[in-house]
Amino acid sequence: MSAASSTPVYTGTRESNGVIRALLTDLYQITMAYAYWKSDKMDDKSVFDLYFRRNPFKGEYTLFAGLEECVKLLQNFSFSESDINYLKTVMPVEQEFFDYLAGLSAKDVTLLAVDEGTVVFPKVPLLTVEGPLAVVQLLETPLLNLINYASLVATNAMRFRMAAGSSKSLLEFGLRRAQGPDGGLSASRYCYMGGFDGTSNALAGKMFGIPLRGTHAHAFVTSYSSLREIKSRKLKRKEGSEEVDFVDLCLKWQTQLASDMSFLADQVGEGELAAFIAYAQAFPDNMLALIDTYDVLRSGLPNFCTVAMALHELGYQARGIRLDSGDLAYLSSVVRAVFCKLAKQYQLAWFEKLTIVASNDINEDTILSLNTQGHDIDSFGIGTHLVTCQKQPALGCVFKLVEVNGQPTMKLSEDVEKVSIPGKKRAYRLFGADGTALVDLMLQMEEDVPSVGQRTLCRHPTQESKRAYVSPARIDLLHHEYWKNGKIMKELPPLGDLRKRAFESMQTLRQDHKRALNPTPYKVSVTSSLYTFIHDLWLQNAPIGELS
Ligand SMILES: Nc1ncnc2c1ncn2[C@@H]1O[C@H](COP(=O)(O)OP(=O)(O)OP(=O)(O)O)[C@@H](O)[C@H]1O
Ligand SMILES: O=P(O)(O)OC[C@H]1O[C@H](OP(=O)(O)OP(=O)(O)O)[C@H](O)[C@@H]1O
Ligand SMILES: O=C(O)c1cccnc1
Ligand SMILES: [Mg+2]
Repeated sequence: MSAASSTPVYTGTRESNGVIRALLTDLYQITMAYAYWKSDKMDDKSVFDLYFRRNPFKGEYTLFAGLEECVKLLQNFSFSESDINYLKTVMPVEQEFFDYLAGLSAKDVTLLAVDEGTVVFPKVPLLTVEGPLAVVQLLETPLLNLINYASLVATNAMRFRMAAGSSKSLLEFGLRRAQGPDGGLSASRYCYMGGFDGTSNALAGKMFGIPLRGTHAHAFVTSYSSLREIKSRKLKRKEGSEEVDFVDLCLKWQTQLASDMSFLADQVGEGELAAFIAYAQAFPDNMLALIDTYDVLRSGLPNFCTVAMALHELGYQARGIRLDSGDLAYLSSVVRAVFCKLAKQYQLAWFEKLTIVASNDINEDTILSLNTQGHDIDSFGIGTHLVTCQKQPALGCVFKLVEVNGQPTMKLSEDVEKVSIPGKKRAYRLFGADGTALVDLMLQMEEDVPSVGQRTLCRHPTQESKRAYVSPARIDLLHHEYWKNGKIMKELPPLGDLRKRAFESMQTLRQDHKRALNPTPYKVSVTSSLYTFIHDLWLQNAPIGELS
């Protein structure tokens, strides 16, 4: 492609988004903080779990993303003087409360989290946040904001990767369609984590070290209408210093290929040919042309082959083409057939392997459908459906109080799926002998940790009849301390490492959990003791009705 790729050692500036700070919260968190303060409850020892209830996109897995930004939020958590001055204008309360707010930090908060880039499942906390009630309450909104979209779009990207397979290149082209500047930046970052190979977003490339990729737009083609607009007709041979009339060379090849490829030289767009020539002069070693501006088969493809052959005569190899409309399966196959024919005829093996990029409103289903039809696309450029997560626009993570001053708390609901799992918990992932994940198991803090080879009863958290014995071959603790006593406790790996982790984590998942249509649910369970505890507390808290 035309843009040079970034060097492998560059991992980005890792800047945080300047908008992430304590005041990026809902008003009700601040009013609750005031009420906690007023009733001297603000320092009650609280434990909150952040989790989601259902996997997105009718799937059975989610990729956990956004943790690094959560840790940085804790690191920088404070209200500035100007934040406080603003709050005074919206909350006419005692000066002492504002003194209290001004002194807040996250130094007494402990954050336990699943490692970023891990595959996660409903109900298992992604984060467990412990600390003074008012402070952790204030954190609810920004933490949810940082996890929800990041995990949603990373999961979306992984689904596109699953659909496309590992051999295809996936490029994120979504900045222009994203939900504002931050939506665009987050999309680029987390789509890379979820398995995309590059982004067109230059700022994301710089900040996060994502390989930058790109072709050119229709505007470049339509800006030319004739060969006369080419200012300099010259192009230097790759080796040596001889300059040749590149336009004449292209016209020579046009005559030759018109007979080889059976096209009419007077039917190809002259402006399009001029644009391809100009682009080849700018990027003789990296020429990738958008060929659908007028007519792919009668004009774009002949013009590209003309310029590619002329480049070859000067010692250069073109890169390929992009299709941005029409039947992408059919057109890619016809284009590939022409490349193969010319490769054979002119003994140019590389011509057969020219890159075919496809774009235009591509979604997961389009890729799956293209796979069943058969196609010759090497690379997909995807914007709208990827970054806006059109299939499901929000993940729906929630943040629930599960313990206060050592007492478990529970949010009841008519809907059994919405009942929160009370108390501070530990969670493990249990693996089978072949390395696949079998079940996630939550247990109470005082329970014995399950061990390898030990037969453990895993129960569905709410459905009594659903249970299974598991004798795990491997056990992974899911949560790790990331923040405690005002310090980062665990390394926050660079984005490239999180991307690798996401691949590896997906590999531990059974194929039937990953399939696009009607996948099998992964089992999330609790120990017998936690099951009994949940149900006893539930009964204690649910009011008994009276019939009359
Ligand atoms: N072989 C195919 N199978 C399934 N979907 C396809 C196939 N080829 C293209 N598509 C999808 O069909 C849709 C075609 O959209 P649409 O008809 O609006 O575009 P177009 O007419 O080809 O191009 P333009 O953007 O110039 O209007 C796109 O979403 C594209 O990704
Ligand atoms: O289709 P998406 O998945 O969102 O991918 C990005 C699109 O952005 C560009 O189009 P452009 O903005 O030039 O407009 P277009 O839709 O008319 O092609 C590009 O040609 C793709 O079609
Ligand atoms: O580089 C491209 O081809 C590109 C970039 C953004 C949007 N559409 C296409
Ligand atoms: Mg389009």
